[in-house]
Amino acid sequence: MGEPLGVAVLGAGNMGADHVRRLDRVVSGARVAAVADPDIERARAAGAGIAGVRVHPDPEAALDAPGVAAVLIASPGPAHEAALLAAFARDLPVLCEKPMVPDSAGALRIVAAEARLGRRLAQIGFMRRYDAEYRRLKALLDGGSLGRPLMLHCVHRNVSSPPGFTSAQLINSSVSHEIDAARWLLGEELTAVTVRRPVSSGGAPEGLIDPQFVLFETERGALVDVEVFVNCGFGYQVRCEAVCEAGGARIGEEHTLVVTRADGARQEVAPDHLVRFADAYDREVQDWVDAVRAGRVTGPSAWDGYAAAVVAEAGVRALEGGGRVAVGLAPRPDLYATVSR
Ligand SMILES: NC(=O)C1=CN([C@@H]2O[C@H](COP(=O)(O)OP(=O)(O)OC[C@H]3O[C@@H](n4cnc5c(N)ncnc54)[C@H](O)[C@@H]3O)[C@@H](O)[C@H]2O)C=CC1
Ligand SMILES: O=C1[C@@H](O)[C@H](O)[C@@H](O)[C@H](O)[C@H]1O
Repeated sequence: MGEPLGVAVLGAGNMGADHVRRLDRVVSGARVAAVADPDIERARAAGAGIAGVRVHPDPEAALDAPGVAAVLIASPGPAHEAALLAAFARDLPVLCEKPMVPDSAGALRIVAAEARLGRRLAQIGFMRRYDAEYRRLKALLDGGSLGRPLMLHCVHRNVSSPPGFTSAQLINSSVSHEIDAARWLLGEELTAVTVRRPVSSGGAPEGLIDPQFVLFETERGALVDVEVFVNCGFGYQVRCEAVCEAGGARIGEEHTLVVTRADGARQEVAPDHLVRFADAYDREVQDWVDAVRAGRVTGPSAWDGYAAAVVAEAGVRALEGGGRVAVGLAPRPDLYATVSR
């Protein structure tokens, strides 16, 4: 069995606190060694009751806390580059929440830094790859019985957006999941983006372009469309339908309790990502812990994080400028497969 993996969690907000709980109570083979958040009360609240945990306002101090052998980054995206480089400098394996680094130049610096090390240290938190439904869809498409995929139709709805959420974030935060899922499901890069804006919802904050309709093209000529609507008001819904040459497959219908009474049937809808993807986050973190303890780093790579940043940036330009924007990726270091499986 060996020693449990001592993890420093950076950022103790919604995701960070949930990952602390998961590492402490759900995942086997790990322990929370340190929690860092500039809002020290959040760090303390997340670490409360965990034996031996150190809490720090400064992320680098948490990396240097006794027993830290790996890092989970759950701070806001703009803080990720510094945290990843600090982890690399200490030779610590990292699970980094999406977006790896929000801007493509910063994301490329991470790819270059890891390539210089000559081995992977980073796994990126695209948790849909660990969702049971997405995995079934991926296995079906890879099996080939449906023929070549021609189109993916995707839906990504949130009940409401957090304060300050911008029109660009619909693409570089929300749709970043579809960008990664499409690359992974189809096994190819996305090459161009177009964004259309339907009339904005009265339920969206003033000035937010919500919903949006995003259309991606792929290397082999497939099309991926995404309806993203982050103030839909009625539930957290993520769907994907693959249309192939010899059939189709759809995931993301609500698979929850259906209560029937004399006046009709009522089906529950997930309120947010923490509920809808709870199993996926558990599997993601367990796989990461198991791999790191076995001396490996697997899952979505820094290249996947970089590709998502470039595609999202092209998407934001398409949103702002109106036209079709081509995606230009830098040369891929040998360390990485085109799209990690
Ligand atoms: N995989 C997924 O489905 C989801 C991923 N995320 C990602 O998780 C990350 C965190 O998001 P949330 O927890 O929703 O945000 P949040 O705003 O709830 O929490 C962020 C926390 O990080 C702290 N922080 C700020 N700067 C920091 C730094 N330099 N070092 C350490 N902590 C710092 C803040 O004080 C705050 O407590 C983001 O990258 C976000 O995109 C968020 C929601 C879902
Ligand atoms: O990653 C996430 C958030 O950051 C994003 O803002 C939401 O739209 C996504 O549904 C959620 O999974």
